Amino acid sequence: MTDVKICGLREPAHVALAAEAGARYVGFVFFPRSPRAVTPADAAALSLHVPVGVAQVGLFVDPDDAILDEVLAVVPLDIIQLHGHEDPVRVAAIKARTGLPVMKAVGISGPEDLGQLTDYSLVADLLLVDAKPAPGAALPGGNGLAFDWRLLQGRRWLRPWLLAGGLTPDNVAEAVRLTRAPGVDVSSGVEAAPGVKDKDLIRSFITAARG
Ligand SMILES: O=C(O)c1ccccc1NCC(=O)[C@H](O)[C@H](O)COP(=O)(O)O
Repeated sequence: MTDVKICGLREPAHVALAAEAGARYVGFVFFPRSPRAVTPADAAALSLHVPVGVAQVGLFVDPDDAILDEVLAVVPLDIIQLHGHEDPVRVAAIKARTGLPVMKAVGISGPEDLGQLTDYSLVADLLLVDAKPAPGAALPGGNGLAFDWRLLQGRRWLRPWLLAGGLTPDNVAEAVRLTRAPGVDVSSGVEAAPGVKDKDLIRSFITAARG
């Protein structure tokens, strides 16, 4: 069954619903410019609603050690997601410093981007295969932008991976069928407006993704 990550959660009720509906991962965004951003204190409160067995993922963009330490002091994260320009050396350093598994996001727009997945698979524990943001995009992720999923057909990596970028309740089953992704990640595709999650969309996304 496909693993599902619901990213950018900000409401306790949405965290609880995602877990009940079968999400394996819930994501909290620690990137102040995002409409989905939470503070460490917000995330600490949200984490109380995450049942055992559901992994708590902290999303960071080029974090320095201070922000990692600040968050980890109060939020019991299970996985660090890196969504910036962290190179493999920095990924390895963050993994060593935090002692947590790292999920590295790699932006894809064409076949020339696929090599990075191999590079990062040598240091990251999980890969997030996402759409590359359009030039000048306000955010490095969470833009609701899809890429050509056929680029991934027949590809295999050393690490478990999740497909992301522009997934919705309507297209996720087809995306999984085409790519054979073992996991999927969504944010804007389950929102009524940027940063505002929708319960019905969360539920129908998880149902559609898990088949
Ligand atoms: O969601 C954000 O605001 C965000 C900000 C900065 C970096 C990454 C961000 N989001 C990434 C994700 O939520 C997901 O991992 C993934 O890219 C799916 O996004 P979407 O296309 O909106 O479903």
